Amino acid sequence: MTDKTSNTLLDQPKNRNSASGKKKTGATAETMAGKQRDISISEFFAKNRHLLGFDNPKKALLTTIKEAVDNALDACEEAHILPEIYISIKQITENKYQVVIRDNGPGIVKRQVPNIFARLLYGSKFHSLKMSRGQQGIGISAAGMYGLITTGEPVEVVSRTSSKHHGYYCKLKIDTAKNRPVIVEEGQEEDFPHSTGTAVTIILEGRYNKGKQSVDEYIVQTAMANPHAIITYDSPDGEHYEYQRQSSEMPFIPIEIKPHPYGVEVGMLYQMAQDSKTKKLPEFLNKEFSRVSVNLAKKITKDAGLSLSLKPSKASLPEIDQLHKVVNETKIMAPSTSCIGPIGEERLEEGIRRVVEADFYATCTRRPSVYRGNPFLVEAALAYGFQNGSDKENRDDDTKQLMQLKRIANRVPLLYQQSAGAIHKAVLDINWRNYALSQSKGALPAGPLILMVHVASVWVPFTSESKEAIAHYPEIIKEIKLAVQECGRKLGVYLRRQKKIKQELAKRSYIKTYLPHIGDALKDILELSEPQTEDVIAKLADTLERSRKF
Ligand SMILES: Nc1ncnc2c1ncn2[C@@H]1O[C@H](COP(=O)(O)OP(=O)(O)OP(=O)(O)O)[C@@H](O)[C@H]1O
Repeated sequence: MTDKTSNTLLDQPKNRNSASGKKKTGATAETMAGKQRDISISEFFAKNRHLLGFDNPKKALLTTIKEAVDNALDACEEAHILPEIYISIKQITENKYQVVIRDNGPGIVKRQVPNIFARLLYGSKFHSLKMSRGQQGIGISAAGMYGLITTGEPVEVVSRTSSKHHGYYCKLKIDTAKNRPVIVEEGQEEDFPHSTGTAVTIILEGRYNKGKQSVDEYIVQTAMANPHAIITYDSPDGEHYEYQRQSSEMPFIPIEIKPHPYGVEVGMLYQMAQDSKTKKLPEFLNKEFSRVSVNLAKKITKDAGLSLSLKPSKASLPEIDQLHKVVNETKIMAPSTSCIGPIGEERLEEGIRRVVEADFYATCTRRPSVYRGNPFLVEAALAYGFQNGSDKENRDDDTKQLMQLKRIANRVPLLYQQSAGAIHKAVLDINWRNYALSQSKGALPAGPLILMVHVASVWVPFTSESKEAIAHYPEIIKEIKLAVQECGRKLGVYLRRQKKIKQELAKRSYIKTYLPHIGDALKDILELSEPQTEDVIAKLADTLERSRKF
């Protein structure tokens, strides 16, 4: 033992409770204050990457593709351009992949490119009450940050905003401590294949698998929910997939709206009133919310026992509380449909036909409804009885397979946390035996059946930032059930009819089998000749055939 060590060891108890009686002091508010500082959002998410869907290499690969494809589709929709999306994934080493996503959208102006791809919480959608795939302004920059952390490689972006100019090219890194972009390299790109658009390349640690929660599955479901898009995909195993556009009609373009007053919480209403530049309460209600006419705004104010000339920013919390109560008791028109873009029943069927050839299809698009002031609507599409691929092999034993549930939110497939979300809950709450399907308790129904449920909203209430499952709002669950039940009823009618047909065909074939024996018996009893017997049998067969109902 060296002197130094022994000293240290001897020193320790002294320090803890020394002879001089000096105790080692804990932290004080002052010393703690020295350590208290802002945490940059990027530092926070770099440590908590699982919150954004980067928990493991497989999921990280999917999340990266998803963020870029969602942005590409959003940008095309906003610019009223029919999307052409190209996706490529290449394996570089065992767990290192390069992904490229290119679109023919409007492109991004040069000065915004660094902030969009290398700064978290920077985007155009957070403050707008309009249906879009992205909402938080985190997605693509988080994917770039994940790539940088796991491989050290910067994000590469090409953006072209006009056919008159070449594209702008840059390589970017995020400075996580400051949540600010750093341009590593920039220049001109002369080979961009569209007149406008964006291409992003990210190199990241990932893992590529096929199956339920794979990139391939996400792309199939994206094609299903976006029949207006051309999607081309080169997978790491050398496969080339092309989903051709089903219809060249632009999908419904959602417009931005003001919040609907139903369900806006008291605190939020109070804050809005405090911040409002309007002069009187009725004007506040009329100008800052949708579906509140001037007369209705006056009525609400009066019913709340408040003065029509009360300035919103001067209203007290109890006054706003009263106003809030009356708002929720008053019948207010449902929000306008213009803010939410349903896929629509016809397109839903086209979308599902794009990926599965089935015997029967049913669709339902519900009217918009509201949760917590946010308009939303639910659609469902169902395909029964597959004709293609491995599904055909299972066809005779329908009980073997459970329903395949495809969950879509604002046209984006959700692949993780199925059982945690509102869609799964609503589907389980339905008694599928009513629709001629078998179902075990607490399980999805059995059968060669795909059910796609689309929830569209100006703000989808996800259970987490990684946007994997929709929260259990009773209003949303109710609407999902109504849409699915509508499809279920149509399926029930079809299946019962099919069952009847099957039964009748079975009976007929049974009778047909016995016709020669009946002939023999008739020949004996009635002493018929051979031609007479044949004649009677032919007549019987003909009557049987003509009496067919199906
Ligand atoms: N391919 C693209 N073409 C045009 N604009 C884009 C493209 N990708 C991203 N943007 C712009 O960059 C912004 C930030 O994108 P980002 O993915 O970080 O967040 P978001 O899509 O707004 O929300 P979320 O975090 O929910 O995905 C978008 O709001 C959009 O304005």
